[in-house]
Amino acid sequence: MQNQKLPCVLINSFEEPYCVNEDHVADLKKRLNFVTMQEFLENKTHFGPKIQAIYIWGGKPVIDKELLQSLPTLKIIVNSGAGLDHLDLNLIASFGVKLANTPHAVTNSTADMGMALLLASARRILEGNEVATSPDTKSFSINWMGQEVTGSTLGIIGMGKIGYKIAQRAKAFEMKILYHNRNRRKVEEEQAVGAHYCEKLDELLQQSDFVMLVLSLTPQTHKLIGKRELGLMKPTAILINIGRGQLVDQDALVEALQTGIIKAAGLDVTYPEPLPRSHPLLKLKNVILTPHIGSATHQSRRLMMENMVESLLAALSGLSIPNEVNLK
Ligand SMILES: O=C(O)[C@H](O)CO
Repeated sequence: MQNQKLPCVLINSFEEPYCVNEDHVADLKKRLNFVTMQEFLENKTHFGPKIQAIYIWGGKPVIDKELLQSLPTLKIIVNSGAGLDHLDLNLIASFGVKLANTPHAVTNSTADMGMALLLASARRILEGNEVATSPDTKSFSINWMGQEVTGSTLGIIGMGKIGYKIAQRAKAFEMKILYHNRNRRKVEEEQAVGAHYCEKLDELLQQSDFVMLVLSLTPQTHKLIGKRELGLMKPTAILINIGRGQLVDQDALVEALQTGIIKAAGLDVTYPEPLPRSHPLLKLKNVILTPHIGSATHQSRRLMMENMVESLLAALSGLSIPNEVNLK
């Protein structure tokens, strides 16, 4: 295929896909003709009518009306990751542009991350590391006590693909599993992991030793966990958030962690990201923070990119699009 016939794809910059490895990026460059946002902005009249696809990595480029208006031949936007809260779906639909994401590629890595934060918070791994590596060996203690995970109760809020994978992992830890979700799972699926459906969120919050947030951010789930909900949790409970920062009222969370309303939190997501360095969450010993790395494994990131390319090529060939998001 001649270079000029390769689909022209707008990408934010070449830095982001390099997180996989250079060979993979070189391979992608053979298959697609990438145009960076900077190249596009410098020569809009040249690239505008050529770009057929946009490749969103880490929420960028930002898709707004002005950008869509300047791309008359745009057919598809492919988004890395499962979450779509950074996109205006109605706007995209109004331009007749298709959208695809990568919900399957991130499932295992994000579920692993949830368990990693759960275990690290329960056993106070970061504080333990500080104690073990401190120049002052007087603080070394084999009585660095944490919470037992085995046999405890996990409340999963959001039982989609990732939530279910977490339940499978938690089963291996002999945890009692409660879940709250818009729709109840099939009885066979519940039985396979031993999960109990809580129609009422309050019931899950009151009974869980660990509460894990695995749901998408929508107007309905925005600040789902606020002061009242935190107050319902056990004082020994640990909150894990691998969904989106805005699922939690962060000021209420800070207060709950400072005053012992709940024991600890493990947060892969916050708002904003990154948090300002003066933010109170950064000063709390009972908080573990990671930089939104749920999907950050070599395997998941490679699969995400592969899935994006598959959806993109299918759309441009007029075929049925894998992982197409229903915009209706
Ligand atoms: O939406 C997702 O899947 C993640 O947050 C992006 O890596």
